[in-house]
Amino acid sequence: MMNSVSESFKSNPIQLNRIIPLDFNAVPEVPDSHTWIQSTDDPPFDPFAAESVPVIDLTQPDAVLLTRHACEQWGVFQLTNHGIPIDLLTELEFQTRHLFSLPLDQKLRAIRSPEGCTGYGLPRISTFFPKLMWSEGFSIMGSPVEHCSQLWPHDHAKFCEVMEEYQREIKDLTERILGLMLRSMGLTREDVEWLKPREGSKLPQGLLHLNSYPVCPDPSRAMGLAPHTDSSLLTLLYQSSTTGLQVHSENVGWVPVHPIPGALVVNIGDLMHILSNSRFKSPTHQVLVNKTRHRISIAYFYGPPGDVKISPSMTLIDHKHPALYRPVTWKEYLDAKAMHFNKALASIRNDVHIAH
Ligand SMILES: C=C1C[C@]23C[C@H]1CC[C@H]2[C@@]12CCC[C@@](C)(C(=O)O1)[C@H]2[C@@H]3C(=O)O
Ligand SMILES: O=C(O)CCC(=O)C(=O)O
Ligand SMILES: [Fe+2]
Repeated sequence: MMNSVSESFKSNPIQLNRIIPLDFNAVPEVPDSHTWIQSTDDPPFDPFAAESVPVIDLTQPDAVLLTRHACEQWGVFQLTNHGIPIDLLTELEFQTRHLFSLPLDQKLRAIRSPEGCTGYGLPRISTFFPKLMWSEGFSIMGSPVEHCSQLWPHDHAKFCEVMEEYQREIKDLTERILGLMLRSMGLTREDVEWLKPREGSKLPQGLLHLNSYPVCPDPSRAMGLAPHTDSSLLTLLYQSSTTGLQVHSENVGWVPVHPIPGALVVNIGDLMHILSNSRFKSPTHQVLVNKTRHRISIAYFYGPPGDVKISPSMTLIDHKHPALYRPVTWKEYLDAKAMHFNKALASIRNDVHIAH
């Protein structure tokens, strides 16, 4: 049986493997294919503005309240004291750098097929933009052994071991954070019984995605990862120590998410936006590149079991708060995203009249 992500990719194969990724190390300047015109719609960022993405210590007693606040105001927060050992994060970053530092022709041996989830390639959202991004990625769903033996026929054991151990740890943590978010919305365990993986189901509910943003000769003319929202319930991101991630806030414009050593970034995905009936908003975010440092990040996208329809929670709905979205499975939502990109949420919105 296939999982939701592979099912959606099968129905929406993208021919990104026809585009040969740029050999970033070999180009002295940003080629026309990768040149972006910076938008001037937003006010310039004010570094002295008081606004910044909230930081939540998972061991603090009022974590639930802080979570609700962060999810309503920002849709994103940084998490400290989360229990994932720093040594594992350091090893994860080391292995990720090792992979991306391979010569391009070697990485291309593990290229993602048009309908595949695992392997090397460009961001899937690249098809929605006229110019290419200054980044490359490697996705892993379940075991990476098959693709890694294409990369390193003999010595992939350590890489695979680290990726599998991190997936186990991050899955447990993500489920804890999910519980925290749902409780903070006032939902009980019974309200979300359906979210639990089916007994005996071995299908992964998460996808690990390694991002690499090589050093760029002219960052002002390039884009690391174009503005988007995540198609998950929630995403946990390890961004190591290089700046570049920004989230869009309605009042302030683009706000940088400053790296905090050992912290994880927790990001609301579109499915949580639906489940919360728009109380928690999935934030638009982007990544800028820089001239001197090679940025690495590792995202874990978590979604519901394949047969589960996500819809606005009954406990949040009444005549003043009608259900804003139609029920969708993860696959159906990924299909909508593949078709409508940043209009995907709007494409499943109910036409409702709000009572006063
Ligand atoms: C489970 C997911 C989440 C996906 C699609 C699918 C697998 C790959 C993920 C990413 C990873 C890179 C950014 C993004 C925007 C992209 O292009 O591919 C993500 C996208 C999404 O959040 O929509
Ligand atoms: O590299 C980052 O900080 C963000 C990556 C991201 O947004 C994604 O993979 O969806
Ligand atoms: Fe993202």
